[in-house]
Amino acid sequence: MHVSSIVWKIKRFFNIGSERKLKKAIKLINILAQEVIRQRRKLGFSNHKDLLSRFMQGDIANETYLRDIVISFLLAGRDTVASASTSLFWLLAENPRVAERIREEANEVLGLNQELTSCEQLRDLHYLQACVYESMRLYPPIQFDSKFCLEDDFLPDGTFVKKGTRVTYHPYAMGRMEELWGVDCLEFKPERWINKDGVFSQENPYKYPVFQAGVRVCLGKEMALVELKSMALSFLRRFNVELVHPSHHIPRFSPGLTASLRGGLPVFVREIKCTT
Ligand code: HEM
Repeated sequence: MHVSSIVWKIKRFFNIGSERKLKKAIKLINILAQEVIRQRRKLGFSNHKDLLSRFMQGDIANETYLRDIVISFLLAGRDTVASASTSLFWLLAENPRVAERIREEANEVLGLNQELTSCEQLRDLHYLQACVYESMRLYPPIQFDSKFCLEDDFLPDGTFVKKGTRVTYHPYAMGRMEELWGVDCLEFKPERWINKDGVFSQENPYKYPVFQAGVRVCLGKEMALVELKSMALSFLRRFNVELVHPSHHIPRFSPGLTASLRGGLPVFVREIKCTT
């Protein structure tokens, strides 16, 4: 047994150090989740179409189940989308030409100054989709992720993996590999996702494992894409985003369970004056 796995067990047994802190933090998160459920019950959920209300209609009484649903969605769905949108807005502020192209495409597909009215319309915004994918290629919200091998196994390339071995895949590093993405791999180029017919072209998820791949692929992928695209679109059509700090200041991408930009992303938001 590895020494670190003995240490945390001792700490947990005596309720000291990092294990004591962890216990307190879990308690706090549970209180937060229970409060979310309490509020939803108070406001009523039968006519609501949000995720929690839907789960409540299935099993309202099971408190632990509902609490775990809230925590899963908070962890899996909130910080990831926040991280992806921060990176996207940073790249758009750095590349105003790209932001302008998103606006042009929206005017072509939706009509000048026409609002987005359906999810189907989002599917026709190929350049916008390309921007979101390209941004997460360079700045994946989950930069790396580990799995532990249950049984002796072989990777597809023949590499032997012994039972218990930790195997880590690294979307951040993979998104910057020249042999995968070419010599311009470090550049933000949404065009690389657009085929000759002007249509967004999907990559193999094993080349782009930003949402994982295979049976454990992210369950919220489509929801995340809808959130990111609709939010970016409605915002960009009304506002310009400019960085508070000069463009040579590259924000520090700070790793964690979910990546974030150290110190946030201070921006100026200016309303676009309508000329028509
Ligand atoms: C840009 C946003 C997102 C990214 C980059 C992302 C990425 C990922 C990744 C890499 C995994 C695999 C984790 C692992 O196997 O250890 C995952 C799993 C998951 N994600 Fe997402 N995610 C995003 C948004 C969301 C949203 C919005 C939801 C739901 C509201 C969600 C729900 C889930 C769930 C439930 C799993 C577990 C799936 C399973 O283990 O079978 N995710 N996500």
